[in-house]
Amino acid sequence: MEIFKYMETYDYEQLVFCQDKTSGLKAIIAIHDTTLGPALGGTRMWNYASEEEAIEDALRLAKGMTYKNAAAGLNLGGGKTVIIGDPLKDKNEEMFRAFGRFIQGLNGRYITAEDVGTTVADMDIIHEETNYVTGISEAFGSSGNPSPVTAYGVYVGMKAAAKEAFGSDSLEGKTVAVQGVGNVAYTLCDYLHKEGAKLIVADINQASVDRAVNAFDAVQVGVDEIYSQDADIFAPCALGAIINDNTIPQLKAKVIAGSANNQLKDTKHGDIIHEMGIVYAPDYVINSGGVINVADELYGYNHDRAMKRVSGIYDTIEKIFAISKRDEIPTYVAADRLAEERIERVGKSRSQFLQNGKHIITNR
Ligand SMILES: NC(=O)C1=CN([C@@H]2O[C@H](COP(=O)(O)OP(=O)(O)OC[C@H]3O[C@@H](n4cnc5c(N)ncnc54)[C@H](O)[C@@H]3O)[C@@H](O)[C@H]2O)C=CC1
Ligand SMILES: CC(C)CC(=O)C(=O)O
Repeated sequence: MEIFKYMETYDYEQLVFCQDKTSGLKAIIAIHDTTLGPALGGTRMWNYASEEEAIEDALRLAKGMTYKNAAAGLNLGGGKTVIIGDPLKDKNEEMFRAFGRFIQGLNGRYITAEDVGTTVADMDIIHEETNYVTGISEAFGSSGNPSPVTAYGVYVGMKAAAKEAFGSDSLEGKTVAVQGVGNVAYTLCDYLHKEGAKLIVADINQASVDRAVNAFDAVQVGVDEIYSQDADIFAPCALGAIINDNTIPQLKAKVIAGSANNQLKDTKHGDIIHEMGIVYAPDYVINSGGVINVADELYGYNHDRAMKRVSGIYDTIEKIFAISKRDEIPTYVAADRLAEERIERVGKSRSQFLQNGKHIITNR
């Protein structure tokens, strides 16, 4: 991969490689765009097959955060970190402290939170070294684990998508095929079960499947069988790139609405599902509940205020469907337009020079 060429093509600002020998930390912080404000995005810990794969993931996820934060109406830019390592084996306290110091070194250009493979406890350790971390323990006046709030956002977004596809936002009696029943999807299943939806679940981790089967009468299927289920809604809640050449022909669901980031392997896959008449709730819009929640910490965290804002995902998804129909474009393009237009508007309005006291040269 030609890194600078890639960064130039997609207009990335900064890529930071962090290494600490004592703890084994190998982290990549990607900052995509800070037009709207400091870059906020979680830290993913994953056993990447290669350094190149890790860099690509950091870059893709960071750009996704720029769009997510912009579409959610947050005054935040987009960034993300990946830590290379197995979250079950390679974590230690020194690693997250070292990482916290690297974040502190960015002086507020990047603020972190949880993502796949990291927890509130990890964020608490980072907090020992920097204040530029959200999603720490509620005891600190923070918002805690963002996953349940992400799940609520996916739930309301799914209802908006159901209204578009079936004429009603009720999920009662609808069958939802859920891929991955981890932190977000477990709470999502709870909302769906309470509303009377039928659940089909698949996960590479049998304990996660068992938990959902026992709690919600979910039906278990194999990980490769989840796409072809006779379901009304497909909810991808594991990892990215799962809407691709292999999976699209298997899909029977009329709606795709789930929490996973970067669901489309390529933009062409968004075009194909649009042509097939599948209602796709764009990933970074429907899964923005977590970041909306942690971002509220910047104002002194208030749970009710954050949840009210997360409920707005329903309206944002409806707005995207309306733009998609009006301009005859796939929903993923409509979402991108919403985000890009906001970044452009705000970027223009911030382009005038403003004296802030730091520009006066003294004591030379
Ligand atoms: N936690 C949050 O607040 C947010 C999460 N997301 C995204 O939502 C997705 C899920 O996040 P979490 O629930 O936090 O992660 P998690 O790690 O708790 O859950 C993911 C689940 O997917 C399973 N899985 C992995 N590969 C699979 C496969 N091939 N087939 C079936 N299951 C598989 C894992 O075993 C795990 O149970 C991720 O893509 C994450 O980036 C997005 C926004 C916020
Ligand atoms: C706080 C996190 C949930 C933000 C993030 O990284 C994401 O939305 O993917």
